[in-house]
Amino acid sequence: MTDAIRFLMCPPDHYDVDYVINPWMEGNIHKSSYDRAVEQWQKLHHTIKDHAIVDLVQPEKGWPDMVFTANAGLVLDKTVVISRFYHKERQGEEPYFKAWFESQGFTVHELPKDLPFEGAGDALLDREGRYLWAGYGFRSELDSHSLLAEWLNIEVLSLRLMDDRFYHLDTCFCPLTGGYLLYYPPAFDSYSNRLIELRVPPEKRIAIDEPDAVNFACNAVNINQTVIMNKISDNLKSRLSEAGFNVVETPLTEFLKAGGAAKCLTLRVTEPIIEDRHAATQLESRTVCLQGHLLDAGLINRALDLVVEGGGSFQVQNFNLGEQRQSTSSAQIKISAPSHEVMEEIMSQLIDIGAFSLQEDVQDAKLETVHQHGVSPDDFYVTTIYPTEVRIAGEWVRVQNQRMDGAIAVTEGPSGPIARCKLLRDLEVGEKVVVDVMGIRTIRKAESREQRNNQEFGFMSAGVSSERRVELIVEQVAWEMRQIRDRGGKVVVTAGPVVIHTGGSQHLSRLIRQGYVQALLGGNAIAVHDIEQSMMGTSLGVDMKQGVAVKGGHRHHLKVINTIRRCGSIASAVQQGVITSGIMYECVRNDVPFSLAGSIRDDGPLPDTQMDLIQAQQHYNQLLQDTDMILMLSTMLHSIGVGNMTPSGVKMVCVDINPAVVTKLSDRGSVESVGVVTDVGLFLSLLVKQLDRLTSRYDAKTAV
Ligand SMILES: NC(=O)c1ccc[n+]([C@@H]2O[C@H](COP(=O)([O-])OP(=O)(O)OC[C@H]3O[C@@H](n4cnc5c(N)ncnc54)[C@H](O)[C@@H]3O)[C@@H](O)[C@H]2O)c1
Ligand SMILES: NC(=[NH2+])NCCC[C@H](N)C(=O)O
Repeated sequence: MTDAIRFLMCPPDHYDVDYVINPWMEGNIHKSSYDRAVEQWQKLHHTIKDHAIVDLVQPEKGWPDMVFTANAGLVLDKTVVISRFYHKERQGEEPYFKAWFESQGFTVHELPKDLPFEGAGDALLDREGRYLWAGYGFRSELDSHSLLAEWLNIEVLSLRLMDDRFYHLDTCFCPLTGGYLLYYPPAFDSYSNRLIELRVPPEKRIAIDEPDAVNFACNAVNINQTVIMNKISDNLKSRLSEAGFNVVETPLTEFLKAGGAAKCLTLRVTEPIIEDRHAATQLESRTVCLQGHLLDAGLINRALDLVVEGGGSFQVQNFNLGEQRQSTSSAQIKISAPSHEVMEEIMSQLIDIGAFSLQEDVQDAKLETVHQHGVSPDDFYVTTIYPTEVRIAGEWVRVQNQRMDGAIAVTEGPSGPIARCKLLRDLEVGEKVVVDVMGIRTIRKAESREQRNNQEFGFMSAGVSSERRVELIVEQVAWEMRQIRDRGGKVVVTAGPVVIHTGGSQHLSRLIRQGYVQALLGGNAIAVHDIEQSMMGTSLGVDMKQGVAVKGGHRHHLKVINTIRRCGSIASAVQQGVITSGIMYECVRNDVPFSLAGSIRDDGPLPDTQMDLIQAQQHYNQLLQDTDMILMLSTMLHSIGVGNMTPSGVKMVCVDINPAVVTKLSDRGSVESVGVVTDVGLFLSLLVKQLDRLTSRYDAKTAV
């Protein structure tokens, strides 16, 4: 027996499963046997007594989980940080544990009331005493980690728990003598797994599988070379014995019903300190503000979800609720993250939804110089579709050429700094690029409940049938297109070959002829199949009038390509009378510019298809300038390309038969995009009909 080692346990006099605060307790209320629990607890008690001294804390009636003394607090030398339980069901245990520690002469630290931390259940010392592993995600709050570092003067490594079955760190993580670690990797997020791998060398990591994990193999008591646990597989037992450990199994099935086992039932109260340790944590905190229709537009939920999903935690410090329907709300939120890397990731997403720093915290944007053409310094801020400003020398500067997936380059102009969105490939040596997330803000329009409800989202929740929904959207799109045409605005269409196969060619041709389309973007295929239909009456070899495949029709499109190549271009084929109808014909005849971007699967290609993709992107970008609306018609490839180049504020209508594609295209987090899941041919025919109806009504009205 090692006299120096002491454990605290609590007899199970009042133990039972009385409530549900973890998934193991579900379905187990009052299902544990008192006699068996006592017998199992005593066996564990004896086993531990063979290796150490066991102190007992008096069990208290009404606090059935008090047996789990691991949650009493966190001990280092003669200092203890008393637990602040997350669930009210366990909060009543706190004073009893506090009294016990005081009676034993410990220096007691108490966390603020609203900062949960569940003791040694969520904080485990590396057995060499070098640092403290601390869990968060379910019970303990990340912000408690900085206080642990300060009070215990130790480096704290924060680990995020992801699986609610392993809600306490000690259910899936067990540091062992000699620097070994027994753990269940899927219980952690990838950042935490990386941190574990950085600190624990591969030969010391004993990763376990799910069957052992759910038997609480990680919830083990380690005393020197002995490891005491509920149950273990033969395979894991031999791995542990290869590492020099002797495993003692002692069944604790009655306690598993409450979500605990050997380690949970004990608290080591002699944790020696090493001298050359120091307080450290990589934890970072920032305070951000949000303004707008925070509740109506669901912005506050989105912000808080982003923080939690990104691996951080939050504290809403202030919330001013706008009381009238039209008034906006504001919130001040403290964000914490386990490292700078995670904080940057969270902050960049919060900036995207319009969060900004407190006035007094605002700093200038961090700039770094480009040293290689077309290569940004690492850590550059990736732009979004939203209007963005960067703070340079104390002034907010609006970023020009706003688009998604660029970097912000800053140069000195004659009347001050100029900030521009640039693609990586266009960055020039010597230019400065905005890195990190400081001094950046996006300007978001406050989206009210009404605005959101006017969009497709509103139709969906209103329980409208899908056909009626398509009609409603078509009415709205038609109304907008007519207004844009009347005021000399700009509508750009991206279209895939399905437009032709579904009989939409005649409708799109008509829209072009009637002045509703100001530019057409697509690939080789839309032009090839349109011209095939015009010249041979087929689309991909299918007769468009009869709907049947024409013999040898599969070669039609190649013959068409050959003919246009002979003419030199689509425009000269129109001029020579080779093409006499169709979408491309209407573009040429009505001076509507088009851009065809090449792809790996293109046949030919047509002479007009731009196979240099950088040139193609530039041409697309040029045609998209000053656009009011983009109609995206059944081409995922070209529509996504266009979406990336387009700043917010441009109305987008995405039509595709596949709901996943529509969601991907229209999910820009802005009210301006509308998704329509339907056949593109049908959509175009409805659109043309609606425009006719609108125009005749309009003409009739103005005629009166
Ligand atoms: N012969 C050729 O040269 C040739 C032929 C085909 C494609 N391509 C090229 O390949 C690239 C990708 O082609 P893409 O844009 O057609 O493919 P894509 O996969 O990007 O998009 C096709 C989209 O149409 C949707 N769709 C299918 N049927 C529909 C319907 N009835 N109504 C509405 N939506 C429907 C699909 O869900 C899909 O999202 C393009 O650059 C194209 O030019 C070339
Ligand atoms: N250190 C532990 N994992 N303790 C287990 C605690 C079990 C208890 N029922 C709870 O949910 O809080």
